Amino acid sequence: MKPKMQEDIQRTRSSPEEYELLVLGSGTAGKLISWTLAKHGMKTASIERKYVGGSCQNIACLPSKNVIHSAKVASYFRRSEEFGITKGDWKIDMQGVRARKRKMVKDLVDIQIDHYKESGAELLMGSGRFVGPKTIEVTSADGVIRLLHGKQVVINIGTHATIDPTPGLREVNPLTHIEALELDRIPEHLIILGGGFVGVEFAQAMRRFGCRVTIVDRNARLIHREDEDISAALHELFRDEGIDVLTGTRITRVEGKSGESVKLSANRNGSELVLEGSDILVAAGRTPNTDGIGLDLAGVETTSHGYIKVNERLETTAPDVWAVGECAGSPHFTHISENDFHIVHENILGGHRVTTGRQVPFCVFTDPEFARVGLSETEANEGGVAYRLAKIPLSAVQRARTLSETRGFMKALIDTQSDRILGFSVFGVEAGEIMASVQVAMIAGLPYTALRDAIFTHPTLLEGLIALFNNVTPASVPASKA
Ligand SMILES: Cc1cc2nc3c(=O)[nH]c(=O)nc-3n(C[C@H](O)[C@H](O)[C@H](O)COP(=O)(O)OP(=O)(O)OC[C@H]3O[C@@H](n4cnc5c(N)ncnc54)[C@H](O)[C@@H]3O)c2cc1C
Ligand SMILES: NC(=O)c1ccc[n+]([C@@H]2O[C@H](COP(=O)([O-])OP(=O)(O)OC[C@H]3O[C@@H](n4cnc5c(N)ncnc54)[C@H](O)[C@@H]3O)[C@@H](O)[C@H]2O)c1
Repeated sequence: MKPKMQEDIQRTRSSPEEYELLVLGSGTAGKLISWTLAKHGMKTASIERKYVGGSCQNIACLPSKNVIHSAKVASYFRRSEEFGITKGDWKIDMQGVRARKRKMVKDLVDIQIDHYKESGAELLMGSGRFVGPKTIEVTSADGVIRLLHGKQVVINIGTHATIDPTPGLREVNPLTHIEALELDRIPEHLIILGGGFVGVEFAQAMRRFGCRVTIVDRNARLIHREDEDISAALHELFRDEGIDVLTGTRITRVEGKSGESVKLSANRNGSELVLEGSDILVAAGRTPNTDGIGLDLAGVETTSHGYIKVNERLETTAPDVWAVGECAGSPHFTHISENDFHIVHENILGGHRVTTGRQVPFCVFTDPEFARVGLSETEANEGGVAYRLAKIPLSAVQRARTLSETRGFMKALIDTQSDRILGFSVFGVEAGEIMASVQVAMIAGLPYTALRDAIFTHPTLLEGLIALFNNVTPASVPASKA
């Protein structure tokens, strides 16, 4: 290191720049806190090492949904005769797919930068690490170092794709979602390690672009935390689309080079097998970005899995230091990170808002989608919660027939003592939007009968809710599931 630079470090170490609010990481919660409290008059610095505005816009939700939509268009082309449209030659141009995604990301990042400018929050591009209580050293890409101290500090540093210590896995240079979203070619045979949310969304999109796809998961079924009927429907969908699924499979060794050829040795239900492909994508869970950033020097404790320990107010173990989003172990969704923002924002200003008991709705963007709010059957059974179950196939919804999208079902769990909706799941076209309507009823505390007796426009997918809730056994009749 040059003597001048060393001198600068010494100088800045002895006198950090003072801020009222320091935000490490510009994810969903972090950027919203920065913009809002800067507008409120607090002197704010937001530190971001690479992705202005966080993962969602740059490398996760939005770019993946953009690419998934291109894949949906490809599937419409493939099915065009079914809709009475004869097509000539067509082909998929992955460079075009990527260009559309890149443009969207660039536009979104520009909007984030404008928000920083308008709010008065200072955006510092650099990697941050704690060097003492509420004190962060920021190193920019060109080596410039600044030392900052905040009266309040918010940590929003997210997670990264887990690459477990399976022999050879890291050495084959596997794709993660980040590189997969940048592909300008169609892999010949993509092996996806992990059949969770990331794995299933990518599997279908890549298959629809024309790639051979094999999903390998150590569990007995895809998205194994969800109800068995949901997993079964997904397995059927993937079988119909020609995606190979190897469940109950543990990889023991990986050889080769992703992008050229890879060879996986595995154990499936006690038998050895070898799997060969051209590329491997790791979609096997997340690891918090908490390693090596001096959290111990700041008095911020972590859990055994590396997540920052927080209470229900999202306070860490260090006074005036908060943690939000995935790094704090909050459910891994953008809308939850946004809710963490509301909680910390209010608490910093002296309020008392908590994470306890909040709804965690979500939607998996396969085609058709799978969405859920409230309890699944699995959760209700595990928690000993008695419920009445209503379930109908999507084919019972006339709108789905007009779209030729009759695959799937919806189901609701109703309390046995009251008419309260405990949970709602839907695997079907526009599942995310249908689920949100039931969620609104749940927020309002409406009984299921309010939806059963509603007048919904014909022909819409929401009409299905009338049919669904007409299937609920009245509370007076002994419920089979109670
Ligand atoms: C492929 C994929 C698809 C997804 N799709 C969806 C979806 O459809 N819907 C949904 O709700 N959720 C989805 N998610 C999850 C969602 O992306 C996250 O939950 C969401 O972005 C919230 O993240 P966050 O606020 O915790 O942190 P992030 O948005 O990850 O922000 C953390 C930021 O901190 C920065 N950072 C980290 N360490 C440092 C450091 N030391 N110094 C400076 N900066 C640092 C990082 O660069 C990053 O920008 C998806 C995730 C993946 C991987
Ligand atoms: N639409 C959405 O909202 C959306 C989309 C993508 C991701 N996400 C969020 O990101 C999170 C992370 O997603 P993810 O898919 O990486 O994790 P995940 O936890 O959902 O799934 C990972 C899967 O990989 C399997 N696995 C792990 N290690 C393995 C190994 N060595 N061999 C075989 N299988 C292995 C696990 O058993 C699990 O089934 C999700 O939980 C979700 O909260 C949300």
